[in-house]
Amino acid sequence: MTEKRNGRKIPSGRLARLAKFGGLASAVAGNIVKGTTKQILSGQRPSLSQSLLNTDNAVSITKRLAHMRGAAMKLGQLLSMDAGELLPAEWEPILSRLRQEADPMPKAQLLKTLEASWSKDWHKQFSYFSFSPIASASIGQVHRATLKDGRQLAIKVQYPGVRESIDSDIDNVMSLLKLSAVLPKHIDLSSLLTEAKAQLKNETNYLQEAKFLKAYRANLRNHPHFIVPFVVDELTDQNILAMEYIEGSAITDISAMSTDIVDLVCTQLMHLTYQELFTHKLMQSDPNFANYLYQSDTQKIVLLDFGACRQISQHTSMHYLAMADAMQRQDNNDMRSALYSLGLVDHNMSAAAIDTVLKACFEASDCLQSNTGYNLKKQQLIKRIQQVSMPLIIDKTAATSPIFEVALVNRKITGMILLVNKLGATLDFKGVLAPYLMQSAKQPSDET
Ligand SMILES: Nc1ncnc2c1ncn2[C@@H]1O[C@H](COP(=O)(O)OP(=O)(O)OP(=O)(O)O)[C@@H](O)[C@H]1O
Repeated sequence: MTEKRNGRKIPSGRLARLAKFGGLASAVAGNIVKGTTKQILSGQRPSLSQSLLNTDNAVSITKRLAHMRGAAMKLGQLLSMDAGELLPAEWEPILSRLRQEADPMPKAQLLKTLEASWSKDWHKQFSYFSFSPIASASIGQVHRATLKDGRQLAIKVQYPGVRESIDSDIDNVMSLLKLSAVLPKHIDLSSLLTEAKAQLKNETNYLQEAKFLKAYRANLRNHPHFIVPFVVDELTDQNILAMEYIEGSAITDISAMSTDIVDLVCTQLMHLTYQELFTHKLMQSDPNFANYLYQSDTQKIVLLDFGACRQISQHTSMHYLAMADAMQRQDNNDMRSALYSLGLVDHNMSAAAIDTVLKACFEASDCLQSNTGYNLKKQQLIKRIQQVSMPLIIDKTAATSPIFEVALVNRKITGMILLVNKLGATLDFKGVLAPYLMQSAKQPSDET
């Protein structure tokens, strides 16, 4: 029943975590000095933000975040999801490691956590429990187990100290980002950070995740394409989530399968994103590719990780639908008013910046024009949108202080689009959206 595994003790005390951050900051600073010295020696003007993004820094940031885990690593993952397309190619293997893996906790720390949540003789209920985790993610690690009644389980065990350190971890990472001068000075991130902290605290309450998991499973009951694990309530608490173990391979592996499979899986995932936003108004807002598995025998998609689930307001849902409708019709005026309603443009932005955002949306709307299917990769749509958006990078007025819910929805949609692009699927974007537009045309608006 036991397996040997070397883990590194997670720094759970405030001081221990602070010391780690101190170490990270000085390692980064050291690499910046190294990088800028190199630039000066080669006659270039050193750029602090470019230096922060050099490969040495990428390595040290990733290694240390993997050891820190918790909120710090979550932020690292966000950075890798959102900025992955924009960062230098040398970062990709490092960022993908950050998306995948953290150091596991040592067995003694694991046993202490299991005993605290269950009982000293917890093992009596199991015919098998693997002490070697199948995954070590940012907030917890996942173990395989079999109950004496035969149910195969995945047991997610939270790293000790993660919940308590969220505030200070986020503050520390933000200081690091401010130090790098990557963030525009006029942007007020305080309300976003308060919400991010609240969201992460929610994510560290596995009872909350279990509630979302059950609601999501109920929404997709008897779905022909998706499977969501069941929860074992009596083994679940704030720190441990016991659920059905479901086999599957990494969703990105389907790129080696037939184009029919790739197209079908991507179409279903796009449908699901619209269903979450427009029908269920319950969105799993973390589109980390590791949260999707594929079962080639049943041809079903396994959905995992409901910690980042969020109820979507009627206001946000309705204005995203208006945005999608305007993009489909390529109506600039309607796109502009939907962007204002979602807070994605505001009156502090220059007319040129707003114009650029509109041009980028118009470019993106290309995928909603075809009646026969559209291939993002072949049409190089993401590159084209990035090119059109270039002026926003230097326009100091361009960034708005984001609304947290909208930022999460954007992150989900962007993640799905990046997955569809990565897999090279051809997808009928227009046809997938059509039923949601039709449904809204029939219903009177009931904004709350
Ligand atoms: N029910 C399950 N069945 C099979 N494998 C699972 C299950 N739950 C989790 N896993 C495995 O464990 C990994 C991590 O799980 P999960 O994403 O839920 O953890 P997390 O701590 O919330 O991760 P993240 O860092 O993405 O927030 C998954 O990518 C998957 O490989």
